[in-house]
Amino acid sequence: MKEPVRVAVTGAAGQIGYALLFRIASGDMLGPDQPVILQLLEITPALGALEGVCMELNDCAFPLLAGIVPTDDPNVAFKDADYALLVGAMPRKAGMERKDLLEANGGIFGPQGKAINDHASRDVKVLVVGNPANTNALIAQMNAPDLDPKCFTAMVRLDHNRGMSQLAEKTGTHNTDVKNMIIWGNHSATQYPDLHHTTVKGQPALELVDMDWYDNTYIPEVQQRGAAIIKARGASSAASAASAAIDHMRSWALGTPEGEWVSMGIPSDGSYDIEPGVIYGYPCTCKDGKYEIVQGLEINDFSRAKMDATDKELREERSAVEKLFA
Ligand SMILES: NC(=O)C1=CN([C@@H]2O[C@H](COP(=O)(O)OP(=O)(O)OC[C@H]3O[C@@H](n4cnc5c(N)ncnc54)[C@H](O)[C@@H]3O)[C@@H](O)[C@H]2O)C=CC1
Ligand SMILES: O=C([O-])CC(=O)C(=O)O
Repeated sequence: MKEPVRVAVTGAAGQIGYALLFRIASGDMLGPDQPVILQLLEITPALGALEGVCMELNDCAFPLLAGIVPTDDPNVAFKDADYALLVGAMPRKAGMERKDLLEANGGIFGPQGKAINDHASRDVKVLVVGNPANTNALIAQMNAPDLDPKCFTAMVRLDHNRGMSQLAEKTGTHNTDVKNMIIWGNHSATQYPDLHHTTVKGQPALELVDMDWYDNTYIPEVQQRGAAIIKARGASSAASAASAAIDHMRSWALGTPEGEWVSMGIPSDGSYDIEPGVIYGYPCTCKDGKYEIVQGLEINDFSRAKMDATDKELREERSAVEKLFA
């Protein structure tokens, strides 16, 4: 058996937390041979509810769960953390865009970034889920000057999974037949679900569907899926978000299959002429606990315009929160 690793999760008593913790503790995220210590952060008024969640975690008698640390102190939650899933933040309601949450949620991520900077493992893997995820990840990263910016990522994997599933449904295949889709940019309505490099059973996806469906049905439906869930469920997606967080971390920690990539929101290094520094969804391969941007993909005018629009939105969001940078 390996030594336990420390996994910090914020918002641990929330909707996503309830769908997430049990899967981390059962080994879905880091594998069946990796014990975990869960370090769970909540705001003080939610500590009672968190205690109930901890009781249930214990009641599962998970073989891989090596300890639980519930706390309302970020310095405790992030102490020696190898992984940090920043979920704790307000969800949006019907009629809101995710960036409308910046005012309510942005302030959470500066202090948490600083606590990660001061207390976490030097190669901690941080995933920001709380919305607006990309810009919150940027706030956390800018408050962690001692850490490599590459430690900080944002979740676009839910969009990636939605895109695979909707393409599989349209083509009468299974989502495992769909390879190499891309979510470029922001986890918002400007995200660009790109099928130009995607295959279905080895065939180019765009040879199987027409451009009118792709441009006018598929892209908006993937972009608006979060809002559709809120409308149907009366609350934002939780189990699918938790599942995507598991997928993101598992790919990062355990690697992507040869020849396949996943979408991750990561600090732009200027690749594909995107503004350096913003946290932008890119196609990534992962190996040995590190991710790399897939380089050299051909970008046509259709894609360029959509990649630039979501870049522009991220630059605007960055300008709105610069006061929160350390
Ligand atoms: N990136 C993505 O794909 C997705 C992101 N989300 C976002 O995830 C976030 C959480 O969603 P839910 O779990 O449904 O919300 P929720 O309201 O059920 O849970 C949020 C939890 O965070 C806690 N919290 C608030 N401030 C905190 C802080 N400073 N430190 C620690 N905990 C704190 C709250 O007490 C609450 O228990 C929302 O911002 C939502 O919009 C949701 C779905 C997908
Ligand atoms: O739409 C929301 O507000 C929740 C979310 O991020 C998603 O489901 O993609």
